[in-house]
Amino acid sequence: MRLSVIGCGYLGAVHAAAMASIGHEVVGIDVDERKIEALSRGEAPFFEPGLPEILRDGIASGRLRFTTDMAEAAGSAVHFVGVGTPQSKDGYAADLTYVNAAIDGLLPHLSPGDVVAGKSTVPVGTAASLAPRVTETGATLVWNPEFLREGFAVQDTVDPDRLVAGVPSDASGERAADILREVYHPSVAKGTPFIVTDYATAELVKVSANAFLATKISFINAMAEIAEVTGADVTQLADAIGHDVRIGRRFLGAGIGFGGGCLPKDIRAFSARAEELGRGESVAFLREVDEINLRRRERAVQLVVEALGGQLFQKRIAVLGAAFKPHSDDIRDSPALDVAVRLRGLGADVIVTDPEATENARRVHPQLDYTRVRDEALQGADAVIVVTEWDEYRRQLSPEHAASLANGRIIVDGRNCLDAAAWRAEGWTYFGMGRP
Ligand SMILES: NC(=O)C1=CN([C@@H]2O[C@H](COP(=O)(O)OP(=O)(O)OC[C@H]3O[C@@H](n4cnc5c(N)ncnc54)[C@H](O)[C@@H]3O)[C@@H](O)[C@H]2O)C=CC1
Ligand SMILES: O=C(O)[C@H]1O[C@H](OP(=O)(O)OP(=O)(O)OC[C@H]2O[C@@H](n3ccc(=O)[nH]c3=O)[C@H](O)[C@@H]2O)[C@H](O)[C@@H](O)[C@@H]1O
Repeated sequence: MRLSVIGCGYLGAVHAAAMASIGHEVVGIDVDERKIEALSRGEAPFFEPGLPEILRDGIASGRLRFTTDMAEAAGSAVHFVGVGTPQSKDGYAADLTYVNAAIDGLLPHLSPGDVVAGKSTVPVGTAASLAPRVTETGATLVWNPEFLREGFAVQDTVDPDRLVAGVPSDASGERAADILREVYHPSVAKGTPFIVTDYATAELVKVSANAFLATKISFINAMAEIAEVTGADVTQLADAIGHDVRIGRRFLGAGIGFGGGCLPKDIRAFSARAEELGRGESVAFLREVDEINLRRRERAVQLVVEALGGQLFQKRIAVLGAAFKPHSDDIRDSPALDVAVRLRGLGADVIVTDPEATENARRVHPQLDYTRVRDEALQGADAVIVVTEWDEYRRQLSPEHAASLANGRIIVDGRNCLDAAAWRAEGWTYFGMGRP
């Protein structure tokens, strides 16, 4: 099938290449010329495992191309819209400027029978407000939210846990759902749940999934706060409650909390939308979820300050990690960088290392020092803090090796990802998050 993908960022570039990899003929469209040039050369404009391979294959097969010209969307049966919906500059609500611009840009190139499939994460009610403009052209608008995780984006796109399509309640909706089933044929054939629903439910499925994940993380971080004043160990606690299949161990990783381009802005946008709908109190807990999350960043900073005797002036601190999570170069609302910036603000000499994210980080926080080389960061450090649990820090860094480079023996484990006993055995003073 011929498809267009409008917006070629973390979501759209992967979606375009993944759709080509399952046999579709795809054109990816973006307003960012540099991104389009890179993608057209088969180069991923960001780090995402598996993406370079499917990009190169797609381009070589002739099934995948990229352009800045929206007119090239004409002739596609389905137009996916995956542009950004960031937090507004002046509040918590989602900024829908890019979605509106993408839809407006697409309208002149639509033909009757086309399907426009929104993939961006939007406030409930957005699809219903956009639909009349799309319907006027004879095309049908559906909302097909995306659940991929960065770092596993290719796998999650090709083989998702479920597919959701919010469609209009008339015959055009049924037809559009059938077309989407055809697009996602390999997953549908394999029995992946394909849930057809109305617009509002589809939009809410997406934001409530992210709200649930954020709540789960803040729940365990709240337990970490209690553990800190009682001497309990939140990691053991998570293991123990996680054995209950109704709870489950995943997303009970206590530490410096969640960040990234989605969870933080999505819970805030959800709160803002609920308030507009007069139901702010229904999701008031999300404010708490946000606050608990932000407190954990400060807690990590406090641990470093205490460990170094109350002041950071002229202290060299190795910050291991900059990305908001491993397997990604994404630094949007990264807790790791937030911690680094706060430490610098307290007068420390901060050196940040990350295998993939230092370039992005330098662009946004030029006041920090960076190196891709882990051991350079460790050299002469008075304290070390792990803030992104890359294997390079979690598995491949031995306490002996770190001791041979660092000046001090203080390790703060902002992700509770290290073997505390092993570090202590080597003479390090180990601080976890919510661990004695
Ligand atoms: N990054 C992720 O893991 C996921 C993101 N989402 C949602 O997908 C949406 C996109 O997110 P990301 O890909 O992370 O953002 P991004 O910022 O990486 O990409 C957005 C892209 O849209 C382009 N764009 C903006 N206006 C345009 C226009 N008028 N026409 C064509 N292109 C335009 C930008 O140049 C940019 O390349 C957001 O709503 C996000 O919440 C949903 C699930 C996963
Ligand atoms: O809407 C989105 O964009 C996506 O947001 C998240 O995906 P992602 O942001 O890629 O990353 P996650 O793996 O969810 O991690 C988010 C943050 O939570 C943190 N986290 C995760 C798990 C955990 O136990 N503890 C914890 O602090 C991570 O370090 C990271 O900072 C969701 O997991 C995806 O399903 C969703 O599609």
